Amino acid sequence: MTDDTFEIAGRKFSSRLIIGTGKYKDYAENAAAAEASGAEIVTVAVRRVNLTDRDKPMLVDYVSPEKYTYLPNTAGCFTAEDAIRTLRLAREAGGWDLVKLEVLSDQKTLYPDMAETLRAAELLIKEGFQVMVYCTDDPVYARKLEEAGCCAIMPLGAPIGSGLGIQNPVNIRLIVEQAKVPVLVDAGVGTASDAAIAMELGCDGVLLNTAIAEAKDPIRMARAMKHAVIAGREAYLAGRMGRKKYADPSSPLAGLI
Ligand SMILES: CC(=O)[C@@H](O)[C@H](O)COP(=O)(O)O
Repeated sequence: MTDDTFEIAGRKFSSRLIIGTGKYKDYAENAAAAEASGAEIVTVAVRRVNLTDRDKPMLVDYVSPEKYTYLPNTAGCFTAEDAIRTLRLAREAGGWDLVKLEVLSDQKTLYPDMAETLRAAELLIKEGFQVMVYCTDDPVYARKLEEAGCCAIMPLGAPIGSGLGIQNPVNIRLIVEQAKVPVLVDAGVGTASDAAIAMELGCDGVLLNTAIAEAKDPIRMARAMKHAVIAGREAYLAGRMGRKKYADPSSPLAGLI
């Protein structure tokens, strides 16, 4: 493969897969999955993962911040204020200013509250954060978030943890077409083909957690996701053949014996 790195907020990455750090049996399994996935970025729910209490097991001892770029996220935040407070804490704890913003609307759908997300993004950017933003697959809000200065747009494929795959490929394509910053499908990926589809739609990457953590063999699924993202990206760059209405023989019909 040719060099196909991509950049988020001026930082270069080779892997286009970002994985989560929740729902694993333990941190050791999480570390093995991260290794198998080839991911260079791991996202960390600041309100759920122990980042400061040395008397308890700590993620950083298994998934090293020296090796992986930590992307603190605001999972569990339902207001802009909650999200901002959480990310200020993350910056104090680890100096992290590249962050994933998610402001959720309700427990049942875990859908992003887009008005609140936009407000939080504007405030965080003013404070110097580089904001990768979890959002609905709405091209209008995606554009507003980019105009506000977000460094990556991350529309959901389906509700968080649902594993339903990409429900609205048309909207994802529209978001990709208009964006000048990286677009990553975030949430709802259930298996490798979902990740490949995201990449075939032209996304710059995929962020996922549950599909790996809740697979029967998480390490194997992590490996599958790595290959799926590479395959989808290669297929996108190669350019899909046109869809035809009727059969078209694979070998020429002219000159048959
Ligand atoms: C880990 C994280 O940031 C999740 O909130 C994210 O949206 C992933 O969702 P899935 O678990 O559906 O992959």
